[in-house]
Formats: sequence, C-alpha cells, structure tokens
Amino acid sequence: MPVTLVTGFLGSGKTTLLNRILSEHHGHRFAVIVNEIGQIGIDNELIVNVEEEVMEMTNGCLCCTVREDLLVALKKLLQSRNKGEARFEGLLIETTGLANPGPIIQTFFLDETIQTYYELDGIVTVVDAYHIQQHFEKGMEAEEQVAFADLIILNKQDLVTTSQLKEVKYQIQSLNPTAQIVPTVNSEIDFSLLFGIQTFRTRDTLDIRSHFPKEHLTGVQSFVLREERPIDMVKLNHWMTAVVSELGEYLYRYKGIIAAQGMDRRVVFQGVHTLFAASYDRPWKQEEERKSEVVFIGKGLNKVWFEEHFHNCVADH
Ligand SMILES: Nc1nc2c(ncn2[C@@H]2O[C@H](COP(=O)(O)OP(=O)(O)OP(=O)(O)O)[C@@H](O)[C@H]2O)c(=O)[nH]1
Repeated sequence: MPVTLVTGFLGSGKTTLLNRILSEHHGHRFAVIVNEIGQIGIDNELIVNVEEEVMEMTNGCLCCTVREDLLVALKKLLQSRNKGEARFEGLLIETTGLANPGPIIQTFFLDETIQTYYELDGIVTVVDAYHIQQHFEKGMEAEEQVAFADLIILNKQDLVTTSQLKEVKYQIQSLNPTAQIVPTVNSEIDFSLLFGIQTFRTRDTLDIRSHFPKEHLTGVQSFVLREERPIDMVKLNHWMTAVVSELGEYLYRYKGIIAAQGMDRRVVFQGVHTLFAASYDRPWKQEEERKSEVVFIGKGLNKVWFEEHFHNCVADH
C-alpha cells in the first residue's frame, strides 16, 4: 500500500487537496489519516462525501506525541481492509505544520506488520505561493517543509503574478534542487503525481533540477557532492553514521547515487534527518558513466568540510 505524507503551512491548501481527493470521481480509492492539534478536530465537516476512509487523530502534533496513535490507526485501517469493510489502494497522511517528518517515517520502518503492508512513497508539501515569502522571511518551518519534500504543490497561483510565481519557483528550487514543483489553483493536481513517487525505493536519476543552489535567509542551503572515483562503502557508511549523529538535526534531506568499488550495481542512499538507508539498485548500464552524486539539503552545513570528507571515502584513498 503506497503511503504519501502531505504537509504544508497553515492555510496553504491541504484540506482543499484532501477534499478533492475524497470527493472527486477519479476511479481510485484512498484512505486518509488527518491530524489536528486540539479537541475540535480538523476539517471533518469539511471532508465531504466520505466514500473513502477517514481517520482523525486529535492528540497533538503527529511528529512528536502520537506515533503510537499513528501505528494504531495504520493497523486499524489494515484490519478493516482485510475484513472487506474498507477498500483503498493508497493512503495519505495529512500532517499539520510538520518540521521534522523523521519520527513518522520511522514508524514505517520499525514495525514489522506496518513494514509488510505499507510502503512509504514520498513527501508532498503544499506551498502558498502568495504567502511563502513571508513564511520564509519569518524563519518559520516553511523552509524545512520545502527542504524535505519530493513534490511541491505550489498552490494559490491565482494570487500572484507570473513574475512573482517565477521568483517563488526559483527560490524553492534553489532550496530543494531535487523536488518536482507543480503550480496549482485550489490544489488541483493530477492525483497520479501523488502516488508512485518512490523516493523511499530507488529512482533512476537524481533529477537535480536547479543548478543555482544558494543559501537562504535562515541558513538553509543545498549542495551537490560529486566523485568520479569508486567509493569505499565501509568508509562512506562510517562517515555518514558520524555525520547524522552529529548533524542529523540540521540535515533535512540527502539523496545520492553511489558508484561503489567492486560493485556492478548502483547503490542508492538517502535520508531524512538521522534516518538514512542505502540499498542496491539496478546494474550500471554499459554506456553509463559510473560516478557518485549526492545532494545535501540542510541548515548551516559547511560544504567544504562535506566535500573533503566525501572525497576521503574514495577507495584506496
Ligand atoms: N485564492 C485561492 N485560495 C485558495 C486556493 N487554495 C485554497 N484556497 C483557500 O485558502 C484557504 C485555506 O485552504 P485550506 O485548504 O483550508 O488550507 P489548509 O492547508 O488545510 O489549512 P489548515 O487546515 O489551516 O492548515 C481556504 O479558504 C481555501 O478556499 C487557491 O489556489 N487560490
């Protein structure tokens, strides 16, 4: 069961998106888990025509206090699916103003049942094109949310001019060079884009979309490390373990394709904060240049230091 995490700043258009998913006839059935701080739960009244399964959690912020709740909700959904009470082919989890998706992601890797039945597919962030500048400037968690996304729904396109939209797109892409950006009005996105993102599996290319990374006001930046010589995986693993334990808090996202020494397959490695995983991917193609490329997105990172240490992971160095 593919699972998509949906996040975004207050008022950016998440509920609008979910309502569309739940009410439009698109031939797919999705289950939705929503989360809201406080007693009066989210937009339950707003979630109309609930053919799909909606579960609500009202126990505070999803990222810190209710992981157990999430586990319970996930299992409940599975049970009702197995009993034939609910039919769905994908799950969306809506989170409120999430700054660190790590604990939620972890939930999908730690529990055996969950691991067997669910597959975390990707992270979608809804951005308010009109207000995002303000959110960035005030140093709110909007930058983090943009930084860890795989797909950005750049909503409220109707409220900005073409040149403003272009500027916002440029800013977002320079913050997160690998995210796909889709401008929308009323979160009207092609639903097929929300599933099958497959970040947490492997992808064919790294899709570095921006070649002009820059440092943002609050110190969030991105950079790409490249190496043409084969990498020693033991050294890389050793170094990355130290990096995430030291700097995990500041590392919003990192993804890479590694050409490992003595390995005919590509190694894909990626992580969010302290969670990182490496896996074997397809074999290198004959005509393909075997090189390693890793994107780091984080706060206050010293690119030169990263470069030096990455180069130290070269085999026989
Ligand atoms: N002009 C304009 N308004 C929009 C658009 N998308 C959503 N809105 C409006 O913006 C407001 C907030 O949208 P919601 O979908 O409730 O946003 P949300 O992210 O769920 O908000 P929270 O639940 O507060 O986090 C609503 O009044 C929407 O009708 C858009 O593309 N253009």
